This record gives sequence, structure tokens and C-alpha cells, in this order.
Amino acid sequence: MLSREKLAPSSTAARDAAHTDVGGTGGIAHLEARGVTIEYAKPGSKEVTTAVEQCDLTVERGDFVCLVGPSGCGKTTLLNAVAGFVKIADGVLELDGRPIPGPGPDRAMVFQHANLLPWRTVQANVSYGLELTKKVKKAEAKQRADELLELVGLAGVGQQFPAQLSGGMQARVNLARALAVEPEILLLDEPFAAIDAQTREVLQVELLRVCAARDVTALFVTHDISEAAFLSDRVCVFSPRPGRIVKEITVPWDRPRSQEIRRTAEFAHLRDEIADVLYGTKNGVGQEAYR
Ligand SMILES: Nc1ncnc2c1ncn2[C@@H]1O[C@H](COP(=O)(O)OP(=O)(O)OP(=O)(O)O)[C@@H](O)[C@H]1O
Repeated sequence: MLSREKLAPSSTAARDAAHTDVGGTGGIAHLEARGVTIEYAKPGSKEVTTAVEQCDLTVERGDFVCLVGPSGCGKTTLLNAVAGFVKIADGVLELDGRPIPGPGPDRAMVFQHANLLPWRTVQANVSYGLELTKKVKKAEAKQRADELLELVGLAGVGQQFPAQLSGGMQARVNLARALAVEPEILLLDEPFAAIDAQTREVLQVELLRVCAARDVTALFVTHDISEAAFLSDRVCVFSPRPGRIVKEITVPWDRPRSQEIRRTAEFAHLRDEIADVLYGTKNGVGQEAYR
């Protein structure tokens, strides 16, 4: 049976208060995109591809926000801009009120393919980023890696090599590796897309637990409506390219969440609400995007 706590809608008043002045920042959002446009140059031509156009998004510290939308609408591009990998052509993109200067240890990207270094142990894969920063001694980096492996449910596998792990275990290592540099924001680009459905559901619960434990903000790109509904505080639905957010849908449950939520009528209703916007039956993106 579902506990009242697990199903209880978040306190709107508390959330509003938090959004007004998170951590005493005087109303400055943790991440703010206003009128963001991002273009790619076409090789050998003066033309550009506009991937994202006039996109607005506000993310407060500790939020978990999912981005969904048609293929090629610019979700990854926006994530890359927040990571500092691509520059914006127009608009404002700020972290804590300051323009994003480029990549930094305050943001960590988690990609779909773990791409772990096959010749390094699992522990050495997780500690690698920390060792590169040279801010901690090797022994401390190893100790932190072991703590993170325990956090993601992989205690005891640190001396194994990536090839000895299942896809789900590699996804956990991928997450631990991103957390090693203690980022404030996790940028996750379909990190569980290649994982079987059953394991993916377990990983989603684990991810929420880990985010709460580490107090990180998460921006998560997915094509999976159920995944977005289960993970998010808010689901942002993109238009087709050039992408902008056409609708934000608030998810009414506190986090972390348990698997039981997926079997409730409220969850089915929420999934339908997202699909309605995405597939065009309500204010949406339009069926033509999917033809
Ligand atoms: N490096 C690049 N150079 C040129 N064009 C690019 C580049 N990266 C992406 N694009 C183009 O920008 C648009 C948005 O791509 P992006 O990968 O951001 O979309 P997406 O919503 O993440 O797609 P998907 O859901 O299929 O992964 C696409 O038209 C894509 O071809």
C-alpha cells in the first residue's frame, strides 16, 4: 500500500517560498535561461542551423527537471550550453546570476554510454576526474570513489574492471564518476536509454535517492514519458526544432519516490497529460513532428 507521505503533493507554499529566495540568494535563480537561441554553423556556408530559439527555463537549487520533446528539437544542445560546451547566440544563460563562462567542476554531464576506461578498475574510473583536478591526494580520491560506489549500490566492486559489469552496473559507475567532483548540477542526457526496462526503473529510484543524498540539481533529457513523470519536479516539453519550451508540467509528489507511484491512477493521468502536450492534442507540439 502506498504511504500517505509518498503520495502527498508537495507543499505548494513551501515550494513557492523556496523559489522566491532559494538559500537566501535574493531571488536569483540557480539556473536561468531567458530567450536563449543556439545556432550551429553549417560547414562551408554562411548559413546556420538554429537548434534552440527563444527558450526560457528557470531551475532552482535542488530541482529535478526533465526535458522531453521531438527528436532533434535541441534538448541536448541546451544541456551542452549549460555544461559550457556550446555558446549561445542570443539571450541570457546564467548560473547563480552569472553568465556561463565555459565548462566547470560545478556541472557534470552523464551520457547515455558510460564509456568507462576499460584498462582502469571501477574504483580508478570513479576517482579519475578527481585525480585530474589534483585537489586531493590519490588515497583520498580512492576513498571518495569507494564511498560513491557504496552510494550507488556497488560496494565491493571497486577492484573489478568495466567489462566484468552488467549494463546497469556500468550506468551506476557512470553516475558515481560524475558525482566524484562534487558537482552542484548534474546534466543527464538519456543516461538509462540503453538499459532494459526493469533495471531502468530500479536505477530511476536510485538516482532520486542519490540526488537527495548529495543535494544536487538535475537536468535530465529523456524520450521516455514515464521516466520523466517518475523523476521530475517539473517536465518541460519542447517544440520541434528550433526548440523552445512550450509547456511545463508540475509533478505533484515529493522526492525520493517509491515504485508504487507508477501503479497509481494519478501517475497514469500525469503520463497522459505529458503525452497530450507532446503529441499535440492539447496546446502541443503537433502530430506532424512525429511523422
Ligand atoms: N555539432 C553540431 N553541429 C551542427 N548541427 C548540430 C550539432 N549538434 C546538433 N545539431 C543539430 O541541432 C539540432 C538539435 O540537435 P540536438 O541533438 O540538440 O537535439 P535533441 O533534441 O537532443 O535530439 P534527440 O532527442 O534526437 O537526441 C538538430 O537539427 C541537430 O542536427
